[in-house]
Amino acid sequence: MPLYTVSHVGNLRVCVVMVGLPARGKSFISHKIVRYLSWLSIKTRVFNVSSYRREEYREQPSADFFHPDNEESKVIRDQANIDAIKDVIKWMNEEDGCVAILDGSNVTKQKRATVAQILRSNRVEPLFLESFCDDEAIVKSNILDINSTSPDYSGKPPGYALEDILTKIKYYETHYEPMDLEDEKELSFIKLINVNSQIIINKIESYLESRIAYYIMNLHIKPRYIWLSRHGESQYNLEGKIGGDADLSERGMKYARKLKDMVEKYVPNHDKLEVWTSTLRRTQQTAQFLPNPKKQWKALDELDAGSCDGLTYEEIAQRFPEDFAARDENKFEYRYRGGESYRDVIQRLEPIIMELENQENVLVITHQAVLRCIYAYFMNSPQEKSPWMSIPLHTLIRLEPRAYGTNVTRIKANIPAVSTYKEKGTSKLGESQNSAHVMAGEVITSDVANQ
Ligand SMILES: O=P(O)(O)OC[C@H]1O[C@@](CO)(OP(=O)(O)O)[C@@H](O)[C@@H]1O
Repeated sequence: MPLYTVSHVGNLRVCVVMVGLPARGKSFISHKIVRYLSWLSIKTRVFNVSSYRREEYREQPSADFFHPDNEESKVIRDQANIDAIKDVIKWMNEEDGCVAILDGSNVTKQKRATVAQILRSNRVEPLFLESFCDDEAIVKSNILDINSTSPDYSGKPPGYALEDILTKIKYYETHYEPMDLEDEKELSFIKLINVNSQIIINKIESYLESRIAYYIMNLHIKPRYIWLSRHGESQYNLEGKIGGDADLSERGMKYARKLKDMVEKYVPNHDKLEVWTSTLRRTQQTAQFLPNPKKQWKALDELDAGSCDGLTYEEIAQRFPEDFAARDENKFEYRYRGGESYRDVIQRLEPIIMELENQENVLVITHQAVLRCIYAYFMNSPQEKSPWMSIPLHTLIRLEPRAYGTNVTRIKANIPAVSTYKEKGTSKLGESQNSAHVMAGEVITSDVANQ
């Protein structure tokens, strides 16, 4: 069953129309919204206006292309906006798209009125989202990000974009009209001032629009890490049983002690770290040696295996062969009898994601399925793959959200544990981790996922 049923979003189709000068983080915000709504199974897509302009005008335009008196380029730029909107409507009509993000600048009232009129006449609700920013430090750091990620500057040396974008900003400023509570009071809009130091919200009406507004309000761009860990190996893990509320095994307890040392060694400002656990014993026992403030969340409890709780995968395959096969076939959608599916877990994790977006220094100690869902959000992983991701025991994971992706570092504690990973098509579990020999120190691996 889809997470957001008709009663939630109805036939509502929303186009989030970005507004703002260059280097105001509009593309960053656009991609974050897509990631969040897609994770919640709402069909969402970005339509980047400058990529339409790029099709027409293949050459890398100099800043003069954006000069307010350049009539020829104005035609190209206006047409790019119209072409992008046409594609938004086509995508919604033909592919049942639900939320589109029009990632352009839409800096004049006139342009916004035209966009609103076209969208409404096609039964699409416009939601304007302005990023207003006059904090030079933020603008400069955005320019550096653009320099390294925008196709307009690919192949150019670092620093090249600075002068070019500053000129472009100067041209745009000549006709920029920030969103106005008087003249534009009929429009639904969210206005972010210097990221989210002040937020103005006007005429947000539908459930979907309010979810987007609430999410945007929780975003921040301060550099930070998010720390994740499964609980230490449990007695049930040792026996290959799923679910339950077992205590830690001896090795699990060793990990709990070691986790304290690892936090001291690897977490900057670890004295300010907040530790979140589920309400189950194995996560709380794993957190017990950490001196930090702790919060228990029911939402972090493991996926409820219903009538299979306490069984091994082999027992499930024997007693409920059809269910066992159905879960392998579609692990994301499969809901245990009297229990949950991965889709259900994502729904209850939404408040956790909101909080994590808002926080700066948190360690989440939780379970295999729950961690896969949280990890999938930050790594932008496709739904069908996320329930099969490997999240081994006795490993501290560091996520570093960046403007256009998330860096991941895994620090293995070097304490042996069983594997709880079951491949598709078998009821056997994988090989134990680190069982052959114990290595001298922690093992660190890094990875990066792009939006
Ligand atoms: O979705 P799958 O791959 O079955 O993984 C979820 C399972 O992981 C387990 C371990 O097998 O998590 P946990 O370590 O938190 O106990 C089970 O309790 C849970 O049902």
